[in-house]
Formats: sequence, C-alpha cells, structure tokens
Amino acid sequence: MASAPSSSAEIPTQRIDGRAVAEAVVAAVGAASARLTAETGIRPGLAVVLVGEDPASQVYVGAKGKRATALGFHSVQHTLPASTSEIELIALVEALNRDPEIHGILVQFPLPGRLDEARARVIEAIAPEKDVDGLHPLNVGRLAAGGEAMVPCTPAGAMLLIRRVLGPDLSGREAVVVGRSNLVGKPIAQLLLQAQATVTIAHSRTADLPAVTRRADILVAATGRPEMVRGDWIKPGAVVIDVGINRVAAPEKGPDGTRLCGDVATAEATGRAAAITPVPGGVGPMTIAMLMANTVKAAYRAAGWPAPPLGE
Ligand SMILES: Nc1nc2c(c(=O)[nH]1)N[C@@H](CN(C=O)c1ccc(C(=O)N[C@@H](CCC(=O)O)C(=O)O)cc1)CN2
Repeated sequence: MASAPSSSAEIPTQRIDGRAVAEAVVAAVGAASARLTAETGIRPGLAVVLVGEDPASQVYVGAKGKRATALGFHSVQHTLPASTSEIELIALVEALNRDPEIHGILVQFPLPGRLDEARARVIEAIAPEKDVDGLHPLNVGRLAAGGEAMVPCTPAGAMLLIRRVLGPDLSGREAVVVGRSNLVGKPIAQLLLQAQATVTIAHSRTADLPAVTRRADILVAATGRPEMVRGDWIKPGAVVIDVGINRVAAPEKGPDGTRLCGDVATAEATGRAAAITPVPGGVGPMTIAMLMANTVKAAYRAAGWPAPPLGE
C-alpha cells in the first residue's frame, strides 16, 4: 500500500469522473436487462413515488423515469399531492407490493411536512425484495450482517468510485465518514468495513472534527453543509468522496444566480487530495445508475435467477 505523502507539497489531484463510471454501470444494466427479457419475457419494473412539488425531487424523479424507460424497463411514476395522508401513501405502496410487473419501489425523499415523520413506517411498508432504496430494516440488517442485501444507491455508487481508485481491498486504510444518515453515512460505513477499511463515523457532535478527518486515507463527506470540509481537514494524499449536493447563491452569475457545490471546499482540496469526486459529476450520477442496477437485480431474483454483478 502506498503511504500518503507527509509534506505540504502540491499533490496532483485526480478528478473522479462519476458520469463516466455511471455510464459504464448503465451499459452493464442494459445488457443484463436485455438478457432477462430475452430469456424469460420479464421486463424489470420500477415504480417511483413522488409526494408534493419539491423542485429538486421533481428533477431527480424525472431523471429516474427517463433512465428506466431508455433501458426498456416498465417504468411508472406516481405523483401525489402534498396533502396525501400516511394511510393513502402506504396503501399505494402496498398496491405496488402486490403488482407483479413492479420489481422495484422507491419513495422519493424528502417527504413534505408532517408526512416526513412517517418516513420509517412508509419504508417498512415496502416489500424488502422490492426495496431498491435499501432502506427497509431487513436490508439494513442484512447489510450490517454481511448478507445479500439491497444496498442504498448513493453509498453503493460511492463505493464503486472508491474501488476504481483504490481497488477492492481497503485493508490498512483508515476511512472517516462525516455524516450519520440512514441514506448515506451509516450504509457507506458498513460497505467500507466490508472492504476491510478501519472506519470512523464522525458527525456534528464529534470533538475536533478536523483532527479526525485528517486521519483519513478515505474521507467521505455527507454532511449536507456546503463546503464544510476545508482543505486543511484533509490528509495529503487522501481519496475524498464528496456526497453533498448543495445549491448556493452565486452572485457572480447575476442577482438570482446559483451554483451547485458539495460538502468539501474543492478548490482548497485540490493540490492536497490524491483524488476527489467533483460536484456536479461525481457521486450524484452514480445514484441513478445504481437504482437501475438494484431494479435489475430485484427482477432477476423475482425470476429465480441469481442477481448479476453490475459494475462491482
Ligand atoms: N428515496 C430517495 N430519495 C433521495 C435519494 C435517494 O437515493 N433515495 N437521493 C437524493 C436525491 N437523488 C436521488 O433521488 C439524486 C441526487 C443527485 C443526483 C445527481 O445526478 N446530481 C447531479 C447534479 C444534478 C443537478 O444539476 O441538480 C450531480 O451531482 O452531478 C441524482 C439523484 C435525495 N432523495
């Protein structure tokens, strides 16, 4: 294992191209899907449920449907008003559980207002074998126990990017995950552990966070706080995975101008990290690619076939 440089000399920083890796995953998904359909007549089916009118969620859900359709999936979108009750949402999920043409169900987050408090009950209503978000407690438990689980899309995609840079065996590497969400922080910590890394989960209450992140050979930032991780929080030579997608004001683009940025101050990290995922174009595109991969895997299992390896 190459040891990280200890001096403060400029390090050439590789930008990890998430769009290119996502395209490779989608190509493998397309081939696996075509094989299943040719031999069994089964088309992978994905249902995405959007509640309310959050503009970013509308974009993401639209992109998921477009990808699924382009891959020849049976793709359905259910758009419900923000006033939808927990009972109505769970009734829809249960109907999708019973639908044999649907292999994957995803309820887009965040849910609006009070409904967000019902998030855990909504997730638990999804049949575990159709839970392509990997958030049902059965999948969470299987992932923690090292069994065959549906893995949440963003962490699964981020791990693929890490493997592209460092290979599959992270023995001897120290990984620090900043953020402890069920969607990203906790599952990526499990995946890093499975790959033999030594893992710390840090968060807003961690004492001296910069000192903790400076230990990381692999630093995953999933804080939801724009550019929170500064350049001097990064160990020289580290691989930095920026999971944040934040829209911030960009007055240089005019009075209403905005831009996307991650949870890492990329300009400061450049010349210090060995590799970093850009925002946009890093982890984000992997999220939708891995959703397609999870849907095909679910369809294979429903057909009684073993799930194919897709980019892993
Ligand atoms: N049920 C879920 N809800 C949400 C998830 C999820 O995995 N499951 N993740 C996020 C949103 N998300 C997918 O749902 C998502 C976020 C970002 C991207 C992406 O490709 N981002 C681009 C930039 C896009 C832009 O211009 O805004 C990038 O980073 O290059 C895809 C999917 C929250 N909700």
